[in-house]
Amino acid sequence: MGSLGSVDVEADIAIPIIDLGPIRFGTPDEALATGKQVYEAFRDVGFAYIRNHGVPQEKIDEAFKWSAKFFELPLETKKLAPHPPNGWHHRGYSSPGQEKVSQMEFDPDKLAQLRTSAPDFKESFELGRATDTHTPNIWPPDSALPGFQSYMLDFFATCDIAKQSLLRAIELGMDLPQGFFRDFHSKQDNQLRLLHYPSVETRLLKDEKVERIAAHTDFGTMTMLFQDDVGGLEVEDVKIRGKFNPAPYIKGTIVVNIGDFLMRWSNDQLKSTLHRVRAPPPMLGSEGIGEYTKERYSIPYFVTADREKTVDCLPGCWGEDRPKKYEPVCSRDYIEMRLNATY
Ligand SMILES: O=C(O)CCC(=O)C(=O)O
Ligand SMILES: [Fe+2]
Repeated sequence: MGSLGSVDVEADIAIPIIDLGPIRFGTPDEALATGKQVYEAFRDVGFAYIRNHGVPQEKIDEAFKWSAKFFELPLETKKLAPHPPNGWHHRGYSSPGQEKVSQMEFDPDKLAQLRTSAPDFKESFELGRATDTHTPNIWPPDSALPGFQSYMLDFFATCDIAKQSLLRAIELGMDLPQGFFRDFHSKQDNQLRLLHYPSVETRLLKDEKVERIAAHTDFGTMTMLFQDDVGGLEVEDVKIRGKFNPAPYIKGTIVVNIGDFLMRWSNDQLKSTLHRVRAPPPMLGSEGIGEYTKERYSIPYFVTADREKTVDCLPGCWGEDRPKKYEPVCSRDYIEMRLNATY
């Protein structure tokens, strides 16, 4: 972060880069110091770049390869795994324009209007744990892409293990008892999403005729985002509302951000920050008419509290001088209310 008295605003709002190694392998003191850094990043920015997150690079590379293979399938084949019309059953394939991400907009007429005026130009595939019977997975036939299903479930499980170190870091940073968050996140009710933003005429992105993903906050506890090196992810400046700063790919890191559920759970102590995907910065994309922006792939893993759990304000986040701002809420009710607004 910027030094005292610095006029370098950019440096003050930058997303911190934090090495999670001490949480996984360090002494208790080292782990505590890292926990504090993670907590401060999520309190002040809502976003952090995390190194030594525990998901091996080879596994990430392979997940991107499978994602590319899936999206290369003919549209008719991808449509054999159709996302249901209801937003809450968030599984399977959504073709470009089917999902429209918005920020806290629930009015059906307004949502329909948004969907047609500036569609999200992306396609996605969502999956969860194999044992989920409430929102079962929707796969293409295995013969269409043999090995896809088993690899994705394996990657899902790897991310689930990695999430524990991040939750542990937040616990430490907030002086919560060891295992506090683990006990709310034991069912693997998380969601893994493959995202593909096709190549698009740069001018359409710049003129906001199409969006890649509109400005939004995530819904759950936190998101672990794997992104390729194309660029385009932008995060709202914590000091200047409406100004978005690029969050480019940094080798060896993942981007982690807090979601609305944890923001609410923490009585707004942790921040769920607006972000979006636009055209990459000019040196990577092209500017002229008829020029195309490179396609982009990303893989967010949405860490979500166990569905049946109801959460009340986190210990340490309320008191006489800081009343609870929110009623207790059930994880499933909250997440499904948010998902229903996106389809
Ligand atoms: O593609 C990205 O990098 C961002 C995706 C995202 O924000 C989301 O799916 O919630
Ligand atoms: Fe997001």
